[in-house]
Amino acid sequence: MSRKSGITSELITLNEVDVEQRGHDNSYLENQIVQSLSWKDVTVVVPDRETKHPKEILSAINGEVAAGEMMAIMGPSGCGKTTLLNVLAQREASAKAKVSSTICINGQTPSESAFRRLSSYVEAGDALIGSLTVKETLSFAAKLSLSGVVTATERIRRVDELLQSFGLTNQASTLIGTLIRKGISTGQKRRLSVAAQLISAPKILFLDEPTSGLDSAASYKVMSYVRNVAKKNKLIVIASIHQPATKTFELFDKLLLLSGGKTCYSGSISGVKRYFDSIGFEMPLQTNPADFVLDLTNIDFESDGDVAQGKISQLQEAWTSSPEAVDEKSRIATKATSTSEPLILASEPMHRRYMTASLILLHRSFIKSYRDIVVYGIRFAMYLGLAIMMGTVWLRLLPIQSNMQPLVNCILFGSCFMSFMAVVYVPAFLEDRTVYIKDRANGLYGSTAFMISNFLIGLPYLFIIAFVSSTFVYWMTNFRPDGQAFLIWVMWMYLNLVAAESLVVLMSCLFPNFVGALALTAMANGIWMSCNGFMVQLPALNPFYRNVFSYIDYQAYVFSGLVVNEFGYRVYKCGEGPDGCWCSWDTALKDQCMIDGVGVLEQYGYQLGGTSKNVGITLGIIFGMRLMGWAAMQWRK
Ligand SMILES: Nc1ncnc2c1ncn2[C@@H]1O[C@H](COP(=O)(O)OP(=O)(O)OP(=O)(O)O)[C@@H](O)[C@H]1O
Repeated sequence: MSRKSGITSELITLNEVDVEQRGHDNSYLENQIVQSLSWKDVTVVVPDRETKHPKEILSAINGEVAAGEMMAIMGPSGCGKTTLLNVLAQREASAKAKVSSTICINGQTPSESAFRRLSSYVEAGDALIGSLTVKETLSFAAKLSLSGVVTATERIRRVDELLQSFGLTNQASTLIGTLIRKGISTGQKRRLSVAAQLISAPKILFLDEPTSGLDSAASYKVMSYVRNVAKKNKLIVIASIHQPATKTFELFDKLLLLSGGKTCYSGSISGVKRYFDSIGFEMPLQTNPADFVLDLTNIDFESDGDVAQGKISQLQEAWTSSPEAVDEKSRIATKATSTSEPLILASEPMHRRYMTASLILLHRSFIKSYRDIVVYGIRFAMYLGLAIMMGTVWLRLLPIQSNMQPLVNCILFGSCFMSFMAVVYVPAFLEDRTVYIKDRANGLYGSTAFMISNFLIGLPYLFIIAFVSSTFVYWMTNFRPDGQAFLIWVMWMYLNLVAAESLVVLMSCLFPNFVGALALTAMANGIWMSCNGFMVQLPALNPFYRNVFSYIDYQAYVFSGLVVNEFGYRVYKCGEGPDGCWCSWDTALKDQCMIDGVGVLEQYGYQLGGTSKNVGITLGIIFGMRLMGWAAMQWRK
């Protein structure tokens, strides 16, 4: 491969060069491209939540980090650490934020796609799939980000190298851990989250609160692994961090200290004491410098607000007029003017391979589906239990008129309650969604691939659930004893479950939190049940519900399909009255002391035929809900 001169051409062939020219002895992580990352005048203005007036939450922040350096962004809660990290990583800073900034790599302004390929962002909190092992997590990250870019052998090599670099080799086959199965420790999860983002060989790594929730020993361990990898491979690491212990603080090379959205210090860790001493805030010996600077800049608990605010203003002004700040500014400006050619990375469009990504996600979901019993195992057991309960409650009902109402009740209970119970899928879907949000932000795949794989993975499991539970209910209750009728029953139950799961997905996409999704799904089920045309017949139903809900009520089509399947092709014996035969339904077979099920259906407003049309409508509702779920995902970007 010919290697053109200049950074632009180096960027173009980033991954290929990594593999082909470095051979297999050196780390693929090694950064030979990015010498520095600098930013100038980062300012963020948001409409204030209460007054709606513009509010500056970051003001003219400057900074620079060189290859192999780690920078800590620190400051009291709410000072703007996450906002700054988001701006630097070229992510949305905050809702409706107006951002102005100049961010340069090697003094040049990179294109957005170049920046994304050169950098990676590890969010606060671990978005991992609990039922995968440590090695599988890295392997899937490798497949999703590198399929078609590097060879399978190279992907395996990268995974092994990362396991080793982050001290996870012994845990390679350990599960991460689910709600009911303990896995690796929180510190190990954090290391894995970082390692997973390094698989695509970024040269700049952003870490949001990498040590939150960890004790000081675990925090130190996480950050020292990160430091070793960063130093060895000359990576740039920028991390927002809360209250590190001295040992952890000293792992960093630079500190950017913020308070109230403004800089109070930006420079080397070793220069912290000297600087604050020089502006009259002397740091006592034997003090954790991190604690010292945080105490200095945190005024949340000060009794005299004006005095405290005065101190912060003094710190901010001292920094702005300090020789260090002036030097930093001119260094950044000089770098930016010495090289003005814009960086362009001829990257493949993001989310480019729907099918490849969907298949990889399908494989990942398949592993989760059989390992994590919360996904389908609990649902299978619950539906089975419910089916046996129904079969034993509605046990062996003979085709006589007194059993007709119980048969209808059984169909109603089965179609509505089975649908309702799909709510147990909410936690599993929300876990997948959290991982999706993280993966999408890092450009691994988009909502189309996610929704396709999520839809496909459920289909075989829901069929098994529908078939097994129907087998119990149908034959124990004694519905129409006919093989074809049984299969039609299974088909409707299957459509019911697929629709119910699609409803859960839609609600969880619209309101992606556990209680919100649960409440909405339950409420929607209540509406579907009430408007299914049986509780209140359609002509009598309040026009609002009839027009808005009844036509898109999949439970109505399922119920109608099931009652037609039972009553449309069966006759029932009438009972004994004082004058001999007594039929509670007046149908064409009355003189034979029988009730024709078709006659009953007609009186309820159901007709024979139209099965294909109803199946088509139900499929349309299913696809409609999936499409709306997909749109909600896109919309919530
Ligand atoms: N729309 C808004 N209206 C008012 N204030 C806002 C708005 N959006 C963000 N902020 C404020 O901007 C500040 C910066 O938020 P950010 O999350 O970046 O802080 P942080 O330092 O990361 O906080 P923490 O350490 O608690 O995570 C906060 O004080 C936040 O309340």
